[in-house]
Amino acid sequence: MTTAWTPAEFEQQLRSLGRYYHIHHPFQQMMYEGKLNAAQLRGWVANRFYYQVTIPRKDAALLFNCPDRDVRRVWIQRILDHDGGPATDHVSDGGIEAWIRLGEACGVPREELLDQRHVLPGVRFAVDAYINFVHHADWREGVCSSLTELFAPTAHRQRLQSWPDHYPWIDNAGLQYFRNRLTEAHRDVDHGLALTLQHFTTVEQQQRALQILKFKLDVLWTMLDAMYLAYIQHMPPYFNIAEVENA
Ligand SMILES: O=C(O)c1cc(C(=O)O)c2c(n1)C(=O)C(=O)c1cc(C(=O)O)[nH]c1-2
Repeated sequence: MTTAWTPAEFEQQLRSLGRYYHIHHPFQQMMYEGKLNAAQLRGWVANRFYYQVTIPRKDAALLFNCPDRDVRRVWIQRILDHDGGPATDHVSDGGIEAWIRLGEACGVPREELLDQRHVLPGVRFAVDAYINFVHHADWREGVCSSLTELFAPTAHRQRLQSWPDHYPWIDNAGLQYFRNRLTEAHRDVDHGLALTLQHFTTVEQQQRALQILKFKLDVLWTMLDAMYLAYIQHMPPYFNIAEVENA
């Protein structure tokens, strides 16, 4: 490639990376096909909680790095979406609380989500790689790394369609997180995509943007690899090491 893509071509290139999105991971495919048992589904919900609580901290890191007030005043909404607004305002409790309700509907007690006892090391490392990337990157690269959200509504829609059939023991009210994200993600992605198309205009910048989006796809895929090994293959870390009393 010797000349830069037009914004429309560049957007097409970014969208084409959706072929690597985590909806294609065997763990999520099993989820949509109703092939997970309750313990496996609970494992996913408890591990994904670490992603959920990290997202607003990641967005705070992006705000810290961003000198552009016009960008910050839009981006800050993402933090409110996940954390909820001030308790005195009559606003939403936020996505983290909605995810806790999802966990409870699936049978994971609130305190087990909050104390992160089920979070696998591989999931933690992958999510931490994301927040560390955004913390240290130029804010425009941070914006670009959020663009997996281009593909997220498909994931939420698939869950809303398939879970009530396959997992009828989960209270439908618990799926509110996915419903909320359908609108929130569209709004976020319009903003993130517009900024990316505006700021990544040279050949080198556009190639870099694709690398960043691929890195983020790697984060999401790697989280599920860790869950697949632990919950499908029954090989969580140290599974073959004998417990030694009082070691
Ligand atoms: O359930 C999913 O498949 C999924 C994926 C992603 C994503 O693609 O990063 C996000 C979300 N959900 C999500 O709910 C969410 O709030 C979110 C924020 C971000 C981000 O990178 O800032 N990604 C995602």
